[in-house]
Amino acid sequence: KIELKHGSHRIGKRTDEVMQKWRGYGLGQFIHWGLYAIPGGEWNGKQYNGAAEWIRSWNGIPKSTYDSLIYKFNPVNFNADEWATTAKQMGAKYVTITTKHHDGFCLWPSKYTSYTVANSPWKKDIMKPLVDAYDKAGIDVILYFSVMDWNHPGWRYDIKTKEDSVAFEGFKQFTRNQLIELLTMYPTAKGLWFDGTWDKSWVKQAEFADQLETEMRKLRPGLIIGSRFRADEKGKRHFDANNVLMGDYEQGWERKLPNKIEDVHGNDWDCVMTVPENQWGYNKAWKGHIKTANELIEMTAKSVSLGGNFVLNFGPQGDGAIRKEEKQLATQIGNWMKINKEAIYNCQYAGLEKQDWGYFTKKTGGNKLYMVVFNAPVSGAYRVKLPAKMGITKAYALATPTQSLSTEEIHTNEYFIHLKKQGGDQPFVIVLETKNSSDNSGNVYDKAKT
Ligand SMILES: COc1ccc([C@@H]2N[C@@H](C)[C@@H](O)[C@H]2O)cc1
Repeated sequence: KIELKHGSHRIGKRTDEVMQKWRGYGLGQFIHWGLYAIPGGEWNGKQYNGAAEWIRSWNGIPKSTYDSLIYKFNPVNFNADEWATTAKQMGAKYVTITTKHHDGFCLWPSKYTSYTVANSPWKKDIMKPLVDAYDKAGIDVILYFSVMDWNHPGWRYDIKTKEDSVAFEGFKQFTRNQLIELLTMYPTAKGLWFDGTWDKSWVKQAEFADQLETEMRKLRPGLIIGSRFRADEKGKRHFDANNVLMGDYEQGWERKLPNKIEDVHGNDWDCVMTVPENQWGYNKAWKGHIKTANELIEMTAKSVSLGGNFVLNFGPQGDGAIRKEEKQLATQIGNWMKINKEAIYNCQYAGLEKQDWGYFTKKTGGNKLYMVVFNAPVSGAYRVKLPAKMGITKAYALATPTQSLSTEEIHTNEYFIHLKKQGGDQPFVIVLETKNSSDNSGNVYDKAKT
């Protein structure tokens, strides 16, 4: 074990109520919105091939020209309640909103820089109406914050000279000031989702970042901070030099999903996902494969089946409206969640052998198992292996709860649930109510002697 002052300060999952609620969210919404939504991945008729929110890094636009987009920020179709309603209809239980992305433009009227909405034609705070609208919709708010800030003169990718370290000291205070400011102005926010923390300059600030995390947690007890915020004094990120998770949940699942329970190392985690391959901010030309509702529902079920949350990204347009393709996805996913949300909310890893038909989830603190089916077997027989002494008392599909399904014991602790071929192209859920039987009825299934 390596002696660490600024490594992880906790082993294992948080057990407090705020984190237990976070663990049960299942489905969330990510919002990427800022000046980058105005060009939308295109400049002077030329398309930027990278992620739209990174267009400032493209040599196709002079940096100063990008930075003067602040004078074009006037989202006449921005309506916070519409965004919150879209999330509500989708069935999202939390939202992560960009307060400041890498370009440094602040969606709140920060006192510590002039590069904010206050100095745009819009003038007004964007974060306050958003936080209020999501709070009103019963959707918890997490604030996304990029430490890397291309607009701030004190930002450095690494600290090489005396001048660098003087400049970066000022940047560190600026960062602290903005974070305390955000937690003070938006006290209902449940957590912070940090990004832009991989460069050497920040990785070298183990002590400062550790102290800042402690200060934020003291200011806002229960605050949820992920593994991406800070590095330990050995420069280790996400997992410290003793391989213990930093922060309250793992934040490494960006545009990718774990495949088996061993991949998540017994930690809480969330997966953040784009609809196209790799566009977070609004991009006019959605190129390549655009994920369908069924694909995104499967990712949600897979996430919950492995003990995590699935956070789907929306990139509103420069005028503040949400694009129709995203609205359609929110409606389609929402229609599925209306019928099947019981298998997603407050559910966890079931601890059962995965079967080909789909994913198991288990109600936290209950005796219900859910089979979220994506691949219906041609036989109509759904294999289920349960732990010893656990029996099935009832089986039914969530879409047709009054029709109980026939259950056949085929082997020790192994069953077939029989369900006639379903019509339609929708994933569906089978509920198994279980109870632990103490009887050890004679075992009729002897193993062959080999
Ligand atoms: C250098 O690779 C990346 C990839 C994505 C990001 C940002 N994280 C996502 C959550 C988006 O904010 C994306 O811009 C930053 C650097």
